[in-house]
Amino acid sequence: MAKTVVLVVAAGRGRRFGGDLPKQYHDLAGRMVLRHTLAAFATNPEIGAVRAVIHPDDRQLYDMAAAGLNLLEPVHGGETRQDSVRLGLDSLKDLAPAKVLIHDGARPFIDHGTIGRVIRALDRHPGALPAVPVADTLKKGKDGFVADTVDRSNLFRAQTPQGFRYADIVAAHHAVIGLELTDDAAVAEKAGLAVELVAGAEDNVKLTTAADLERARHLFEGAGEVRSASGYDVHRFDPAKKTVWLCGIEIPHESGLEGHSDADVALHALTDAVLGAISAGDIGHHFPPTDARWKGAASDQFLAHAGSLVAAKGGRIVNVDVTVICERPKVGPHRAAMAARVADILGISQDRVSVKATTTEGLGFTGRQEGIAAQAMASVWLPR
Ligand SMILES: Nc1ccn([C@@H]2O[C@H](COP(=O)(O)OP(=O)(O)OP(=O)(O)O)[C@@H](O)[C@H]2O)c(=O)n1
Ligand SMILES: C[C@](O)(CO)[C@H](O)COP(=O)(O)O
Repeated sequence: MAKTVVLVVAAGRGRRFGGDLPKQYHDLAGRMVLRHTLAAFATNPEIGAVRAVIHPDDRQLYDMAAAGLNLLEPVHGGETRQDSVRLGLDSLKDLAPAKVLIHDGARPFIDHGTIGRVIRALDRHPGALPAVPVADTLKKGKDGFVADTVDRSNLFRAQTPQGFRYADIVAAHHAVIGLELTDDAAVAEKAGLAVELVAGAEDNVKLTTAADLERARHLFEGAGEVRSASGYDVHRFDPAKKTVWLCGIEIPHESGLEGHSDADVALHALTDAVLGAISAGDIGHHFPPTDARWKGAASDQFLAHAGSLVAAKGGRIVNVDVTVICERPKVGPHRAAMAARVADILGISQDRVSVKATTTEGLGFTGRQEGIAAQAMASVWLPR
């Protein structure tokens, strides 16, 4: 028997949210909404397994959201949330967990404290519901006027994950097919199961409308900080080579650049800037020139690695800026392709990438065309 298993329901179409892309696949601070949700459970030591319930049309999106996380194979949901939960519960029959938590994929701010409170309440009762007391005064309206004031003592806003003993909630869901209920605690109520109220969290909001996502973005930004760093690199010309690599683009030239790797001076400077912003050493530390694996290596993998270290910290790249310093080759004709390539390597939009070039008016080693220098800046958002 597995320990607590989590069902994350994510098969909804987000009609109140609007647009073609379901809300759980929208970007929230550099990751899909659903990724935040799944990662919160997949990294919780009290959880034995996590299964998502998805829409059949969303398989590719789901694979992106779930990449690298240790999850059970997803199953398909149904027309309503209630159908999706029931189908998800049925799919856990062979696992037969003692406890199951049912959570909305569209609640990405779920915290370990709430998860723990729900799991522990299930040792006392067959059901547990995280909820927050209603703080506003509640009114009944009629024809645009206040008709009555509702007593708010004993009123709560229901959140998820809602927890249940597995066998109880499966039976309860099958008993209410045909009734329309908006949460699983309501299903449990119909079956006469006792559902304990435990403290939820104000931040554990469900993204229902597009405005909710905007607020969620502010919540995330406020819970982190932006760090910036610079990088600098120089490579000398090697007349035996006939192309120069700059920002992952191969440019024909009378000389190439000397180096252990492909000598992409611009990507090296940028890699150092990204590593600097997360205090993760420098490119030589991660890819030593003494290591034969990097001989002639394409430098895009160095930058991609730096980007993956940012992602592993739960961070995201805000923007990057690269300046190439040389007389020739002329960078202008290649600038757009270089920026597009950098955006692609880092997985960020092109409006977050700037590529510039300058000469040193014939002065110094770049002016004498002995080599190319590059400097870069990177700003990275990191959660606190
Ligand atoms: N047929 C459905 C409907 C909803 N859900 C999931 O249930 C959660 C809460 O539902 P809700 O916020 O209502 O999501 P949507 O159904 O997508 O939104 P809407 O009602 O606006 O269409 C969401 O994570 C949603 O993906 C589901 O798995 N299957
Ligand atoms: C399950 C739920 O999130 C608890 O608040 C809510 O009931 C879902 O309801 P919706 O009507 O589908 O938004």
